[in-house]
Amino acid sequence: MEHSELDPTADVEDRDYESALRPKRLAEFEGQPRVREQLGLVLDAARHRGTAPDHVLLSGPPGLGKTTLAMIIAAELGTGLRISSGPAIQHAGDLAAILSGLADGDVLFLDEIHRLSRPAEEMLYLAMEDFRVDVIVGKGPGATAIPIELPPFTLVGATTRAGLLPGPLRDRFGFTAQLDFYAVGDLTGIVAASAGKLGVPIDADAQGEIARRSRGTPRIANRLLRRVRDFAQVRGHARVDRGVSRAALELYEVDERGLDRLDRAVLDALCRLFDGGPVGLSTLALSVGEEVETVSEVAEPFLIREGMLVRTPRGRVATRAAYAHLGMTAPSTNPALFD
Ligand SMILES: Nc1ncnc2c1ncn2[C@@H]1O[C@H](COP(=O)(O)OP(=O)(O)OP(=O)(O)O)[C@@H](O)[C@H]1O
Repeated sequence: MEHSELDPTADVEDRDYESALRPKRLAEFEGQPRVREQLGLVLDAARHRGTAPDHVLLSGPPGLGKTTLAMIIAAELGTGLRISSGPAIQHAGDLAAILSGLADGDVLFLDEIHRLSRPAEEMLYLAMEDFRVDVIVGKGPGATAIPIELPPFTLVGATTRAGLLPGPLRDRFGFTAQLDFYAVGDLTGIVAASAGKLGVPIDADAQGEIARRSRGTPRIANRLLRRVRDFAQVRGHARVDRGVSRAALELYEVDERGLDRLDRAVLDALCRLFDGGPVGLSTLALSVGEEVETVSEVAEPFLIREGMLVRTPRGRVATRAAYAHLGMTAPSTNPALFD
């Protein structure tokens, strides 16, 4: 699949920039006021008691700041941080090695924790609860479990969907934070802070222009800012104003609501070719020349979130907002259309 500027998952270029752009302390973390306040309390209480805080589960879509928060937790506590992920831990032994290397009070960040293997997951239960792992030595009837004591640590688990976690794992987290998509005002703040770090002179309304097109996602906001910076540099604009940001984003085919070419093609086919639907997913995908999965996993979730498309048992249906966005009049003859 062609890489889109609006893909919320990280690519290599993002990883290079992200460490530079990450807020380092909780006070610099924009948005998510509830999560910030609750987490701040958990950390303050732990600092007061002089103990490691409860294990923390962070859930939410890609690019909303889970890794950033894990790093902030370690920085706020002044402890070490170990980073790994569910898919990187193949065997329980891999996890045992990570756990036994932790120092007192360390934070262990496990990304995509829902993808841990079963044996690793079971080892984690014991580690989270009793700060112990049982390493099995030998095979068959002669096998023995050697207990290894672990120092107290805080596990920060991240998952895109908390619902995917088995109940017993979920229950072992003392604090769960659900990250939501960001409001435009918060994203504007993120763009401003990132522009400052990158040394890009930018006007306030250009920041807002980028924020509005970033699909509620800081990673996308930072990426669009870099594209706008490229544009300004190459075309010789010393300062990014509204006009420069608009021209750059137009070039990258990111429209005013954050839709890209594929999103618009899907809406266009749905509204123009199929009169608003309902139309089956495979027919819709065929008409825009894309794979079924690309349409259903890349374009549709955002269009649904924006209230432009609805999935029904009879197929995909457009909403009046979709027609309005395309600058078309919704047909009065289609009773299936959604408001
Ligand atoms: N609240 C925030 N304030 C400022 N910058 C943020 C915030 N949240 C995320 N960012 C920035 O967005 C980028 C992506 O964040 P991060 O890597 O933490 O996302 P993630 O949720 O861990 O994504 P993934 O699930 O794909 O790993 C980083 O550059 C980070 O600095």
